[in-house]
Amino acid sequence: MGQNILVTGGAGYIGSHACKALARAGFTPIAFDNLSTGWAGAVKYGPLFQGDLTDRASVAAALAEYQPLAVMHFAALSLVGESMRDPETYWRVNVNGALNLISATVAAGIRNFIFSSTCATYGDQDGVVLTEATRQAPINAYGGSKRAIEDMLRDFGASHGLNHVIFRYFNVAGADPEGELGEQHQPETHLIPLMLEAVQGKRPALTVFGDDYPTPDGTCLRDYVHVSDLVDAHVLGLNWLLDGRPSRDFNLGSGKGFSVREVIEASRFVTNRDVPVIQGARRPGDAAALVSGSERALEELGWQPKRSELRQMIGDAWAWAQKPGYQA
Ligand SMILES: O=c1ccn([C@@H]2O[C@H](COP(=O)(O)OP(=O)(O)O[C@H]3O[C@H](CO)[C@H](O)[C@H](O)[C@H]3O)[C@@H](O)[C@H]2O)c(=O)[nH]1
Repeated sequence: MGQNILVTGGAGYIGSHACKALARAGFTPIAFDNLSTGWAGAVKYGPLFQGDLTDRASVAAALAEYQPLAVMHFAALSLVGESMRDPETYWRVNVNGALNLISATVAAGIRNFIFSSTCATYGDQDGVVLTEATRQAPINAYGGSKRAIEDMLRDFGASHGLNHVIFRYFNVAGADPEGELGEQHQPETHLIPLMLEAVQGKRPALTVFGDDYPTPDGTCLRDYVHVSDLVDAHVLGLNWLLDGRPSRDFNLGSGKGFSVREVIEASRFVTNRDVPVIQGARRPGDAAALVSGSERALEELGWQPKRSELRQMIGDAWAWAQKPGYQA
């Protein structure tokens, strides 16, 4: 067994893929999860510690039991629309949870921390390519809560020597190429899985949120990155910290923006089936365009995305969508 890494949200979509990548790299992932949105069946590569980040005692117990070399923090509420309807819960759960985790990590003498942040911290920047130098100006409570945690990490880094890597994700998509893991949310809100459910007839249609954005076809532009490529970057980030390199922030995206309509077109190509579509109103909190400049991760971490072509991502998601999924 390799050295332990605590993975909060290890039963969730991205966290479970991270556990697989860590195990493959020789570490032992300890999935810390309250199973509120995650699935016990997604924990396949190390133990599950069922605990809640808002309960500091359960966090401290997990750290004491497993004495991890590093913490990877994925667990969070992560829906833009929900965060606009209920900002209090987003601030309470995401920020209090992170404060408990970061403070308990420092108290346990652990010095390496990897944080899952988001392009939503940049807000709506009028179509510019977003790099790590772009000013952060979130337009929704989800992005605001994540930016607050970034600030928290910088303060704990300066005062307590907590070395950290912050990854700002763009739109994570796809599924484990070996079919062991995939995206499964209850309820589902993300574009690609919803679209594939509509293709399968599991829902009547996909609603396109808004067609009057200042983009070429009027629908929102997003930068989609494959979940397996994303978690590969986390292993590189972990090794970056273990090699003693300084705290750093990195965008993780493909650098290409696709409109909602382009995603639908790609799905028609991949599945060879039609997508029933209804045109709807804008969803509150959505930025018109979020496209990454991810050169820093490519150059400094040596990150090499392998599956982040749109059709590849939809193809992997489509293979997963046709499997039974995790059982509750
Ligand atoms: O039924 C739907 C669902 C989504 N969309 C559109 O599809 C695009 C992608 O939407 P998702 O809900 O799949 O993803 P988001 O861009 O809202 O969210 C992603 O990026 C966010 C940052 O902006 C957060 O990081 C979040 O966790 C992550 O899933 C958006 O333009 C959205 O308006 C639709 O048109 N119809």
